[in-house]
Amino acid sequence: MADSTGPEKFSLQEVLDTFRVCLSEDEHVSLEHYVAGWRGLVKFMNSLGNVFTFISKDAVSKIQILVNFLNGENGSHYVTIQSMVKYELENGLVDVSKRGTHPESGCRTLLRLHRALRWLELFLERLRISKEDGKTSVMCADAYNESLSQHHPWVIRKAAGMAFCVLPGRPTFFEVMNVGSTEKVVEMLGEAVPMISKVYKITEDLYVQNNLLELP
Ligand SMILES: CCCCCCCCCCCCC/C=C/[C@@H](O)[C@H](COP(=O)(O)O)NC(=O)CCCCCCCCCCCCCCC
Repeated sequence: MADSTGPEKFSLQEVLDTFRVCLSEDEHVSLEHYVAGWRGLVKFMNSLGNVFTFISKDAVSKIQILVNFLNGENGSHYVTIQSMVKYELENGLVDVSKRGTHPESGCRTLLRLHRALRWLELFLERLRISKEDGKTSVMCADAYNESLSQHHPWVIRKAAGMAFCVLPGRPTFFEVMNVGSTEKVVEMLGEAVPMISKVYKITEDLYVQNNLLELP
């Protein structure tokens, strides 16, 4: 397992804070903070070992696509998820029904992370209510089968299933979160899950309204 005590140290608190500041009072989602939340999660995955590299690499490349938009000449349109959707749709920058000239739009890239956020929400809730002898591999697989797997082809589902089997147990998981005692972790998960759910729901509603849930 990679060292989780170096500068890349994960902290659940940090991820929680990032998702918290990502929401403005009027329920706009800041893309910069959304992406920062994902960066934190990737840190967590990287501290679990090399088996998870194929998953974190994909997340990192999607994060990078969004960061490039944010830092690009049209960055001012990418401040919030809402402004990104409006800008890309109004300017015909999204491949809506089949892949064409905009295979890596912000909308389709974010959709992939958004689907993964649903997995995270389901997984963290399972972790929160789990007992001491709960199996992270089962919680992870159940959450995956209930969400993200529906969007993945057989070969990815197979590879993901194999990765889940080597997930560390609940005690190691809790340790890597760097929160403190088990009670503290459970308490923080109790804060994190509703926060993540809220960001998920706002994004989901926006994608439903704009008919973007099936972007290729
Ligand atoms: C902690 C264990 C980590 C388990 C992660 C479960 C999710 C399994 C996802 C498997 C994805 C495999 C990689 C490839 C995916 C792509 O094919 C696929 C489609 O992309 P495309 O349309 O551009 O082709 N990509 C995706 O669906 C995006 C996947 C992003 C996965 C990010 C997973 C992040 C997990 C973060 C774990 C944090 C745990 C935190 C606990 C406190």
